[in-house]
Amino acid sequence: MRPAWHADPPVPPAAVGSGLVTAPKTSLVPPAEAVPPVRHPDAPAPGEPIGSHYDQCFGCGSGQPHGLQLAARAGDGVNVTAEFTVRPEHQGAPGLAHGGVLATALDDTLGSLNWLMHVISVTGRLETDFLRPVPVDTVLHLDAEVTAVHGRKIYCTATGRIGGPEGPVAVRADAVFIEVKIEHFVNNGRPEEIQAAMSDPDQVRRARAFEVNP
Ligand SMILES: CCCCCCCC/C=C\CCCCCCCC(=O)SCCNC(=O)CCNC(=O)[C@H](O)C(C)(C)COP(=O)(O)OP(=O)(O)OC[C@H]1O[C@@H](n2cnc3c(N)ncnc32)[C@H](O)[C@@H]1OP(=O)(O)O
Repeated sequence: MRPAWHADPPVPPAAVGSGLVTAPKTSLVPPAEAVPPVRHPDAPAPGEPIGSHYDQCFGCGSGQPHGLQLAARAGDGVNVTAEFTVRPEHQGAPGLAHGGVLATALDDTLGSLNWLMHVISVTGRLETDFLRPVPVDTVLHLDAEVTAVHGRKIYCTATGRIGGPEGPVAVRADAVFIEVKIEHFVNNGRPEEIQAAMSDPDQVRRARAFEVNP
């Protein structure tokens, strides 16, 4: 017998012109006019820890006990590496990492590429491939790099390997990040967290690192 959920009628595709169809998505493939990324002269030296952009960040903040506590390091190009150890609080299925958590690991590692170019950017599109299940206690070895830049669009890619830095790829992502100014956060964040961030000298110093972008 077919399971009950198969009895549901299929959802009809949204009709063009119904108002449900969104604008065309930006391709994840850079356009021909895109240029190679440039490593900022003040970027962290290869191998240097990058540190969190915000200690409450779910991806890399040390102040988030259930977060991923990602620790990224600069590569020698416009690239980074990071590790994430899957903990029980990150499960989706029994004993396995939740796919959204793995997407967060990829997203946050890509976000730390900001420090290599000294440009603030946020995720516009993130397309993930889940190739192997990732058990609890696994160390996910991440690497991410910027492949091209076109205007405010930053094209980048990330992989997460298991069993060691050269192990098989378990997850990967292609993404387009969009450059923004600090005002993006100041204008959109909840006032109490923004106020707290602006009165934290460490946070202000981290934000100021992006202000000079020759
Ligand atoms: C002292 C206090 C301050 C605190 C400071 C903290 C320090 C911060 C430091 C570092 C932060 C790093 C954080 C990393 C965390 C990990 C990464 C994340 O999870 S980020 C969160 C998830 N993402 C979002 O929440 C974005 C939400 N979306 C938006 O806000 C907007 O849609 C935004 C900014 C992405 C674009 O809006 P528009 O109005 O500025 O952009 P338009 O002018 O329409 O487009 C510009 C170009 O970008 C393309 N574009 C726009 N949106 C796109 C999209 N979603 N996907 C692909 N392309 C897109 C467009 O096609 C256009 O391209 P054409 O110039 O025409 O070629």
